[in-house]
Amino acid sequence: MDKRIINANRIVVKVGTSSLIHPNGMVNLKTFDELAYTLSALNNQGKELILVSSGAIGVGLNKMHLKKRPTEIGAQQALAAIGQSELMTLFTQRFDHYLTDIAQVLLTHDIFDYPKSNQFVMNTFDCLLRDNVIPIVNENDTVATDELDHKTTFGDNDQLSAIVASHVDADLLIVLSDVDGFYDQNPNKYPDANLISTVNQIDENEFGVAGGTGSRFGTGGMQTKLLAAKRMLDEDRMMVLANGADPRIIFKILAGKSVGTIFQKESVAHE
Ligand SMILES: Nc1ncnc2c1ncn2[C@@H]1O[C@H](COP(=O)(O)OP(=O)(O)O)[C@@H](O)[C@H]1O
Ligand SMILES: N[C@@H](CCC(=O)OP(=O)(O)O)C(=O)O
Repeated sequence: MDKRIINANRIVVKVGTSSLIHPNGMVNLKTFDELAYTLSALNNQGKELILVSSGAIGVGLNKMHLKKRPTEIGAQQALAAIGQSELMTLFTQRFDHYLTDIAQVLLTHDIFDYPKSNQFVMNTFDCLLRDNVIPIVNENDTVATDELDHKTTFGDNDQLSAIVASHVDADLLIVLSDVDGFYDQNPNKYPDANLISTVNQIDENEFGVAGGTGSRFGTGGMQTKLLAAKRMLDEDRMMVLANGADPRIIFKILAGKSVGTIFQKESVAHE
C-alpha cells in the first residue's frame, strides 16, 4: 500500500466523455451525481480537488439531437460551445445539492508555456482552492483544436489533466474512464485481456498495446492516457486509472485499496 495515496491532499480527477454520456447519447445522470457527491465529500474533509471534465461535445450532441460527431472542426467547436454551458449547468445542479461551490476554468494546452498566463492561471487555482471552490477544467475548444482534430495533433483532456496536475503540484492524478484500468491488450476487442494493476515504467511495450477509443464519444483512447501517465511518472507523481461508472471508486482509491491501474515509479511501489 502506498501511503502517498492515502495522504494525497491535492488531487486532480479527470473524467472522460464515456463516463458522462451513455452509449445511446443520453446524459449519464448517475455519474454526474456520484461525482458531485464524492468530490463534495472529499472537499468537506479538507482535500483540495480539481476536476478536469470532458463531455462538452457529448452533451452538445445530445442537446442538438445529433447521433454522430460531425467531422468538420468548426461544427465540433460549435457543439462544444453549446455543450459546455449545459455541462456546467448539470454540474452546478448536482454540486449545489451537496452545498459545494464550483468554478469553470477553460484552458489551452499551451497556456502554461507563457509565464504571465501561467501566473494568472495559477493565481486563479490558488484562490479557488483556498476558498474551497472546486475548479472544473475543460479545454477551451473555441480557441484550441488540440482535442478535436486527432489527425494532426494529440492534445486532449487526458494530457491536459496531467499538465494541470504537474503545474498545481498535485499529489495524485485520478483518470476515470469506461474501462477498469490498463490491460495487456484492448479489453473491448480481446475478452481475454488481463488488467495490469501496477505500471512502473512506460515505453514502447505499453504504447504497443494501447489502442484507440472504445466508445462513440471518447477521443484519445488509451494512448493519450499513457502519455498522461508517462508525464506523471517522469515527474515522480502518481496516476490511477480506474472505471468511472461509479465515481465513488475514488473513496476506495484514496483508502489505498487495489483498484484499477496505478502508475508509479518502482522506488515507491512498496513503501
Ligand atoms: N490496453 C488497453 N487497456 C484498456 N483500454 C484500452 C486499451 N487499448 C485501448 N483501450 C480503449 O480505450 C478506451 C478508453 O478511452 P476513451 O474511449 O478515450 O475514454 P474516455 O472518454 O474515458 O477518455 C477503452 O474503452 C478501450 O476500448
Ligand atoms: N473538450 C472536449 C474533450 C474531448 C476529450 O478529450 O474527450 P475524452 O477522450 O472523453 O476525455 C469535450 O469536452 O468534449
